[in-house]
Amino acid sequence: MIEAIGLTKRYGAKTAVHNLSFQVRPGTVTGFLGPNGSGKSTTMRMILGLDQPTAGQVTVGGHPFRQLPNAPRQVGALLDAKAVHGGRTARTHLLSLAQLSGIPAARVDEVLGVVGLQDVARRRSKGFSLGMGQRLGIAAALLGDPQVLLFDEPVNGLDPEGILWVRNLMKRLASEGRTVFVSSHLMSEMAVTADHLIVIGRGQLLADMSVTDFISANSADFARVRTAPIDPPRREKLTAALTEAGGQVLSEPDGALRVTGLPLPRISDLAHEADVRVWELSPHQASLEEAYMRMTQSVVDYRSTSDALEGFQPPQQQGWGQHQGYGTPAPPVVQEAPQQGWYAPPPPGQNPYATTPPAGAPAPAVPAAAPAPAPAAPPVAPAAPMAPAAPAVQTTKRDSNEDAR
Ligand SMILES: Nc1ncnc2c1ncn2[C@@H]1O[C@H](COP(=O)(O)OP(=O)(O)OP(=O)(O)O)[C@@H](O)[C@H]1O
Repeated sequence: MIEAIGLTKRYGAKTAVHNLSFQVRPGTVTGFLGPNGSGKSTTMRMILGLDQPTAGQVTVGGHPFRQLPNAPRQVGALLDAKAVHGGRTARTHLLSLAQLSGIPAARVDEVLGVVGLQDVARRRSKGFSLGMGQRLGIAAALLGDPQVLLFDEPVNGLDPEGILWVRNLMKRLASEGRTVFVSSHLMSEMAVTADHLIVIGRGQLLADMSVTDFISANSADFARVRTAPIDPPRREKLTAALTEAGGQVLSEPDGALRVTGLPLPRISDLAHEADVRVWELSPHQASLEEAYMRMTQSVVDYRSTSDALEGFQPPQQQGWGQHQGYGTPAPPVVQEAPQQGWYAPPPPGQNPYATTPPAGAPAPAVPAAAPAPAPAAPPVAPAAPMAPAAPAVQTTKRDSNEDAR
């Protein structure tokens, strides 16, 4: 088990990690998520004794890393796949690591086979592709057959087959009772690899919970309802009925309704009672990406200046006639749902991780950034304020050994 208590790291005026406390337990894959620069690598370096905490402590199996007897046999890590002497062959690189830790040479050939590099074992690593380098780094982490494994973005540069392989490897290692702590920016991959998540933003803990709990705590499932296109007035009638029953209704770009706050059978009953023909009634389950974006949108440090989402601007509202696609102009009935790439924050008071609660003030009925609904429209719940998606900017990753030198 890895345990951090009040872990803090400052570099001069910069606080990279602040008062972080968490446990990474054996038998599960724990994902370590956070925007660029949020302190994931710094935390991993402190776990591995490469960085000294400014305050607090982190232990592996109850001991600080540097006090672990024969640490390479107990902890394996991939921090930076490029931290390899390029003039050495894959096998020589692993052999030198093995010799330093008293690991038999036979294990080197074993791990080369595990990561699929057996055929290039005698090639110099400087000629390796990004993916081959990652595999070599993973081989090094597995060398001591350790109980605790740390992987910093292990799927970086891997092809789909390689990504699938890493996923299965992580799961297998966890199923063997090992502690597996893995950082990644690939939410879709984390969703199917990790059981538990630790999420940080600007060096502070945002969440420590199962993937399932994280998604339900930070997203709102909704139902998509599409009415018969020949009947816009009926759509308005249904909107009014849904709203009256306590649902929140937004308009999707294709004219469908996005309904939250009502179960599907209730929506179906209300449509039936309102005598509205429904062509689609489908559940939408939020993804990990959506939940993650909602939680971390306010702690993203690096955002492109050419990003249309910069400055938390809401998407342009477009008229009903442009979107419904049925050729029948009609007045706007409901506000539009956020379009793809936009993630509205959870309703006020429902995000347990919000750093700035509204200080007792009730949330405004209509967010300042959102246009007021048309006066003629039936009462609808206000659309949540829009927020930008993650930055497309890729920041350069620092040498993981920078602080050790
Ligand atoms: N040696 C250092 N000197 C000064 N600042 C540092 C040092 N190491 C890290 N930082 C800063 O600490 C913050 C956290 O960096 P870190 O690399 O841990 O983030 P990260 O979450 O791993 O980011 P990424 O997802 O981009 O890899 C960043 O602002 C970084 O610039």
